[in-house]
Amino acid sequence: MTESVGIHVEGVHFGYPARPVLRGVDMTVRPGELTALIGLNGCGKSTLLRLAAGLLTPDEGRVLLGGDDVARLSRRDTARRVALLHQAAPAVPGMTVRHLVRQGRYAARGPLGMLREADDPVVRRALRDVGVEQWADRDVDALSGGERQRVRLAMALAQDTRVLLLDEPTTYLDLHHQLDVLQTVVRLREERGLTVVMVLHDLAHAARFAERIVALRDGRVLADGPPKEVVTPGLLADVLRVSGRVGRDPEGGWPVCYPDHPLPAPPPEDENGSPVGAAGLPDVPRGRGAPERTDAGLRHA
Ligand SMILES: Nc1ncnc2c1ncn2[C@@H]1O[C@H](COP(=O)(O)OP(=O)(O)OP(=O)(O)O)[C@@H](O)[C@H]1O
Repeated sequence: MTESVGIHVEGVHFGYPARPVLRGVDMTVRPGELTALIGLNGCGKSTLLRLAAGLLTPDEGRVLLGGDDVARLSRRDTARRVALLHQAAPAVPGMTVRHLVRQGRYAARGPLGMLREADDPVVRRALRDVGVEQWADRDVDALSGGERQRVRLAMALAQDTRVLLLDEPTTYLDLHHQLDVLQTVVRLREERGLTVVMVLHDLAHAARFAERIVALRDGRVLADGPPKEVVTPGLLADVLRVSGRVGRDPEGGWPVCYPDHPLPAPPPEDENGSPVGAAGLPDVPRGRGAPERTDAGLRHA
């Protein structure tokens, strides 16, 4: 097995024009670790993955892949180290599944842009990994949303990188295939020592499958640690803005959430993350299922 590669995000600030998004993010993903990134819509999760994949450059701070600053790597070098499954991709008219998955080999192309013969087994393996080899000759356009999502995962795997960044890999998938894809990712991590960061909206999946959860709120890391430590009623309230209870799976021991109600938005924050015009976090409804204040808002080691 090739050596696993870690990711270090150090003091990263990033904004799109007129829109600050990440405001001092530090995150370390150890080699071979499976981390879930959670947070509300728009808090900066995809942006963080794009920075880690070298598609964006931090305004401040840096992202290291296996010790190398991503901003200094060439496109091809980056593509050999890290694969990103984008949240959504445009349809590709007239392209077969095999052809699309072969696109994942672009960083391995020879001088004339041709794929080397040695790439074919990698493409076949990627198709097999996610169980889509039977569709190899079908048009991608003619697949359902869930089928296409699995094909796109195969394309990311065809890049054959040590680091895999998955932006909502279970989107469009039925429950069977959600579990299938997540278990495939866990298996590949174990077998190939892949380092995986995946954005998940389903906290139940994050709590069960990830070794670590990093929770973002408004472009900052609010909690970072193993699911058993991080997933609390306070996390549900402070990060996902829902009240709810947290129990334990009787067999597996991982946290199980029982979300209850959406909570009102907290007051806006200033540059330093302090509430503007109000003292402290929003009032939370009391009663059955009401969250208790815990230290989930604090960063875990
Ligand atoms: N290309 C862009 N140009 C300008 N603003 C952008 C761009 N991409 C994203 N944003 C904004 O940056 C913020 C963070 O977006 P990002 O996609 O990282 O959020 P996210 O946490 O992944 O959200 P979601 O859960 O909805 O996918 C959002 O407010 C979004 O509107």
